Amino acid sequence: MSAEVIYGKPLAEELRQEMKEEVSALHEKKIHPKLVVVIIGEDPASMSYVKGKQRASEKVGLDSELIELPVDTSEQYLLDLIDRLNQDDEVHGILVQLPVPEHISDQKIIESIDPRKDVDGFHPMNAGRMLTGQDTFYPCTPYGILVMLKRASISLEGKHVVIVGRSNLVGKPVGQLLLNENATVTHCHSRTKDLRHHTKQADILIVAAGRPSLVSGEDISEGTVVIDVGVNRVDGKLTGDVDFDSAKEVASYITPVPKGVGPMTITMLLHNTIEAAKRIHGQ
Ligand SMILES: NC(=O)C1=CN([C@@H]2O[C@H](COP(=O)(O)OP(=O)(O)OC[C@H]3O[C@@H](n4cnc5c(N)ncnc54)[C@H](OP(=O)(O)O)[C@@H]3O)[C@@H](O)[C@H]2O)C=CC1
Ligand SMILES: Nc1nc(=O)c2c([nH]1)NC[C@@H]1CN(c3ccc(C(=O)N[C@@H](CCC(=O)O)C(=O)O)cc3)C=[N+]21
Repeated sequence: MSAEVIYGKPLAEELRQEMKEEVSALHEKKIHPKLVVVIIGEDPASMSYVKGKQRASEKVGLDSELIELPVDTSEQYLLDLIDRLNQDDEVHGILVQLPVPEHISDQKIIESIDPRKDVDGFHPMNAGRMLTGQDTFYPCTPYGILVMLKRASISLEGKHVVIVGRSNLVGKPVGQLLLNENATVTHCHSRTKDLRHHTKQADILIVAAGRPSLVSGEDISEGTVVIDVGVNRVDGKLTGDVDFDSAKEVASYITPVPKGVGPMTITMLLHNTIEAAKRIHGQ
């Protein structure tokens, strides 16, 4: 068997086209959704995602601003900046690119963002709302994965979803979101004993570990749906956490890297920014 490849790119394009129309309609009501991305330091990988976000924002007609700060920026300077962005009525979405340099507390930064502008969905208030099954901003990568699965008509109810990873950015929230869809969820992590035993049990396997080729065809059972979240640079080339060629032979569906989950992450960020603008303006 050879898996069907689920590309995020065309789905992302389709959703962005719909968003473009929505943004035009908001412009007519004098609402101009605006996203501000803050990046501290010059990590080349981060710069590439940030540029992708800027390009996509412009394409759907969102106002976007990139604030680039030097790596030695103080925590207080960043907190003051976020405070100004929180107060600024023209700003609807605030994203601080993670990770931040070691001398800055990421949790402090995340908690300083107005939850109504927290388009990453990382603020404890939004994370808590998701945990308790309430409507909120869902973190972009988990949300993108959910939309991809739904569009591919892959049902979640009663399915065993095995997730490799438990970060606050991806692993934990994707588990929570799919639990809310009535999946049975297992999380694996670096202390998990016999990872293969667990990955073999999966109906749907989501790998978000940041380890190139952590999972290959031998680690999965026939017919598994494989979602590869990893974005790793190996010898200058972008690769996921799954060995695509061997996994493709046993999986039923598989997402590639690049052009898989990544473009959907950016799309859901745009979606959350439009939602934030609508909510702030009572639409
Ligand atoms: N496509 C996209 O849109 C996005 C892609 N990414 C990519 O996804 C990957 C994960 O990101 P993120 O969650 O932020 O990364 P983190 O490093 O924060 O988390 C990695 C997780 O994987 C676990 N892990 C690491 N090594 C192993 C192993 N050998 N066996 C089992 N579990 C392991 C860790 O376990 P422990 O908790 O025990 O340390 C941890 O829970 C990265 O490649 C990142 O670049 C991230 C965001 C968006
Ligand atoms: N506050 C915050 N929010 C994030 O959502 C966040 C973050 N910090 N820090 C870093 C990770 C990583 N991330 C990616 C988003 C898109 C692609 C993406 O679009 N990748 C393209 C390729 C892009 C390229 O060529 O470099 C693809 O997979 O096809 C990748 C990775 C968001 N993150």
